[in-house]
Amino acid sequence: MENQRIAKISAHLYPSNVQVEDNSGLGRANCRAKGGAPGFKVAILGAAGGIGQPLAMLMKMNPLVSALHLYDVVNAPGVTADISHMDTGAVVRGFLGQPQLDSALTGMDLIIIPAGVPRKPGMTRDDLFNINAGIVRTLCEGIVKNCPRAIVNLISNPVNSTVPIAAEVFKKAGTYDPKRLLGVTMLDVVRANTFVAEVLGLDPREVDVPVVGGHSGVTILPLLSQVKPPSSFTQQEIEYLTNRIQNGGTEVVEAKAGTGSATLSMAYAAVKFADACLRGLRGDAGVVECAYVDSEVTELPFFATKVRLGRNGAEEIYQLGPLNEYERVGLEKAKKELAGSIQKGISFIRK
Ligand SMILES: NC(=O)c1ccc[n+]([C@@H]2O[C@H](COP(=O)([O-])OP(=O)(O)OC[C@H]3O[C@@H](n4cnc5c(N)ncnc54)[C@H](O)[C@@H]3O)[C@@H](O)[C@H]2O)c1
Ligand SMILES: O=C(O)C[C@H](O)C(=O)O
Repeated sequence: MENQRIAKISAHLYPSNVQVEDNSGLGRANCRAKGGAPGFKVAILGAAGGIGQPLAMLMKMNPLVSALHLYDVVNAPGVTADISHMDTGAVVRGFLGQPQLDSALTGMDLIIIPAGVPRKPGMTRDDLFNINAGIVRTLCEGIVKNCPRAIVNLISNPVNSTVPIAAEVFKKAGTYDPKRLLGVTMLDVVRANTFVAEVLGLDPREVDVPVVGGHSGVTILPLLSQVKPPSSFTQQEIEYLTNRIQNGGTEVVEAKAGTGSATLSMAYAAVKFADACLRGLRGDAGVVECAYVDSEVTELPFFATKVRLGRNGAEEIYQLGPLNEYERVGLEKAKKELAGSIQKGISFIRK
């Protein structure tokens, strides 16, 4: 019944099917555009959401993208119609609801997933597990079926657990390639660059702060001893910065007072990361960003560090480098919390 309703709505609203006719009788089907321009095919799952919409807009502006598929369980036709009018190269198509998931995913090179519920004040990211775990599982089952070789950028929280969930779905299906599954921790790096630049009186574009561990509270571990350009900080600055970077998400959740979490800065960070993945896929040398990946850097099966992005995804995972005492203590705390979150994700699929 629900599927019939969605099919009926999408038959009317799905922009690729909309025949924008006027008296001339010229419909879109008769236009000379054939599509197929060079570039990568990218799908956004959760494209009508707070992150999804600005992310879709920014990806439509990315010259590396030739096809942009926008999938959501609500409002995909409207967002697609709107974004498709931008005079940039990517051809945009919209997909609404589960019956159209397969078509949304077929032939894609990169899948970006911001689908799922966001936090409200007083919640932890782990409080989102019960709803978002099932959403991520369903979407990953679609990836297994339709584009098992695609690079996956996973944004849905709690990232520390949703990445292990995705890995388990892929393992179960026999399609798991650890290099192609990347948890997006770029917003932590973006925040760290911004806050550190503010303290040092620099332009944030000149600052590079490695942020390792995971994406929640104490698992977000900025390595201020490795900041570029090389900088020294007082203990007071270190504590202020570490605390602000670890709680950046909560700062936004509280400021938004119940209407959601970071969306605009997240869309910016997601595009920065997706662009790096696409440059890697293109074969550019030296593309390095932080991401939460299958890793042997610590004893944990997943960990965020700098990775080199190439034609196959995260082709090289960098070690942590020298840590100072403050960071070593932070690392132990991060690992303790991460271990539980990873196990929770794995058990969700294996149970
Ligand atoms: N990794 C990060 O750094 C980071 C940063 C910010 C937010 N997030 C997370 O991203 C997620 C999305 O945040 P938001 O603010 O965009 O939320 P939102 O509620 O505004 O949007 C989520 C979208 O997902 C869609 N959706 C729900 N179930 C779906 C399904 N089964 N298939 C496809 N789409 C589905 C909804 O319809 C909605 O449009 C949240 O889990 C949030 O915690 C992560
Ligand atoms: O804090 C949140 O819930 C959203 C996101 O993970 C963030 O860091 O902004």
